[in-house]
Amino acid sequence: MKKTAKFGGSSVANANQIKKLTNIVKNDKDIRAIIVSAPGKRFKADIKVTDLLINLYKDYKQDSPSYINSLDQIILRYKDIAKELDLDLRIIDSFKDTLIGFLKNIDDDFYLENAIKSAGEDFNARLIAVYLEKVGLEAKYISPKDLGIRLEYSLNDAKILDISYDLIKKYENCKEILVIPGFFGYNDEGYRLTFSRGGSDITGSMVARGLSCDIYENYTDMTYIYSANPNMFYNPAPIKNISYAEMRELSYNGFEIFQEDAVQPLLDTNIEIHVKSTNNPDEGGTIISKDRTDISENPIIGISDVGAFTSFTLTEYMMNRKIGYIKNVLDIFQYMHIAVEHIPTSIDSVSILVRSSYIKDKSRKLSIINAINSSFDLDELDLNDRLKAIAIVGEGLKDKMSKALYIFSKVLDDINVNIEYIIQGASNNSLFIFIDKDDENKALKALYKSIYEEESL
Ligand SMILES: Nc1ncnc2c1ncn2[C@@H]1O[C@H](COP(=O)(O)OP(=O)(O)O)[C@@H](O)[C@H]1O
Ligand SMILES: N[C@@H](CC(=O)OP(=O)(O)O)C(=O)O
Repeated sequence: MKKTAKFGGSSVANANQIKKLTNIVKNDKDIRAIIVSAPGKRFKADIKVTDLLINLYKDYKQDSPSYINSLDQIILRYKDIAKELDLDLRIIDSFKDTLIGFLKNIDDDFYLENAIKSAGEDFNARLIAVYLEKVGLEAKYISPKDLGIRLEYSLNDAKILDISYDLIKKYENCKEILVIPGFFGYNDEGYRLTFSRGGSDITGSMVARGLSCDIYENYTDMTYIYSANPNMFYNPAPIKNISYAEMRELSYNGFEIFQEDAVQPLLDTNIEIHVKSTNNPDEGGTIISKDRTDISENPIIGISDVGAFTSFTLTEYMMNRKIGYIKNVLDIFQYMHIAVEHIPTSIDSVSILVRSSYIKDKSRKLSIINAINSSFDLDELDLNDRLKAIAIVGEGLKDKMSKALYIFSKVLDDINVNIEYIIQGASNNSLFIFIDKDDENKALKALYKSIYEEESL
């Protein structure tokens, strides 16, 4: 049995958490590689090191003298950890030199921002490797460059190059435990590129595949992935098994516990992902695998608050006769780099639903409206920025869609919540219900109750 284990920000936030990680690695000889995130929050109001690094980059670029404070804050986080682990503090001076070196020597803003953001995981991996060796484990830090995490930047994101897996494979029989920083890799020119937020989960999947592991353990601060966000629900039902497809859908739609792109490297493998708690490693755990076998008992796996949406509804009589109309509308959104999520249509109208977070700026909203008005001869353009979406996900929906639609509409009607849009996901394992933002809380609670307490489906 061979395992890769990834430890998220909460699992490496301070010296005490790193000691827990060390015990997990010490007690499990199957763990051949660990991926670590940057130190996360130690308490609710704390700031993740990745966010401190982003502040450092911004302050520096704005010529704000407070960049020195941002730099000191970051260095202090590592110094506190190193002191408590009784490590040689000279390593911390080298971290400061590295950050200053990046700021002074990388001229390209894009590459500078990526290098600065990546430093959180890189410093932590270096520290943790030193500590593991100090307590007698055969461990070594390895940089994503040496390991072979190769990426390219396209369509606003860092994409994995397949050559990475062959390069990582060279370490398959390495006798030391590899300590690898998550969240970044290198492009062909040798520059660092970071994944989107939460991206250390992706590094974990890449390494698990490259090393041909049987299991990818993903350590976090939760004993399970729950069927609803535990920050919004008291004691939600734990998920024991979930499929890759269900996980990806839920991650994209609000379950921030696992990055939505992190299943992609494993799609052609049989590697299981076990999500476990660093604080409670011997209990619970959620298994994410290609398929799950309990679909008939648990047709629905999770319910999530997706967040705010805005709809642009264009009405033009005889729209149905104009072939290519929707494509022309979508061109406007593509030109403005705004992802479109859903497109309900009727004979003379089309609604374009986008996440409100993509158009936070009033001016951006206005530009869309102006572009639409100048491109089409509309009878009406209606904007609704009061929408909230709820996602209900489960492979069992495929065979129970009629019943699900009947039950969920009734549940919402009983509490006087009107459905603005209801959309069946194209993959048939999801259902999206759009309602007014004032109704969101009561709708979520009522739907959760009908699924998990009354087991209506
Ligand atoms: N359905 C869910 N089940 C468990 N945790 C969830 C869920 N939805 C959101 N979360 C949140 O995800 C957090 C863990 O994700 P994250 O902060 O990325 O962890 P890590 O620090 O391990 O990277 C939890 O603390 C919890 O607040
Ligand atoms: N540190 C990065 C990457 C990451 O994966 O972090 P975490 O494992 O804490 O979600 C972030 O905050 O986005």
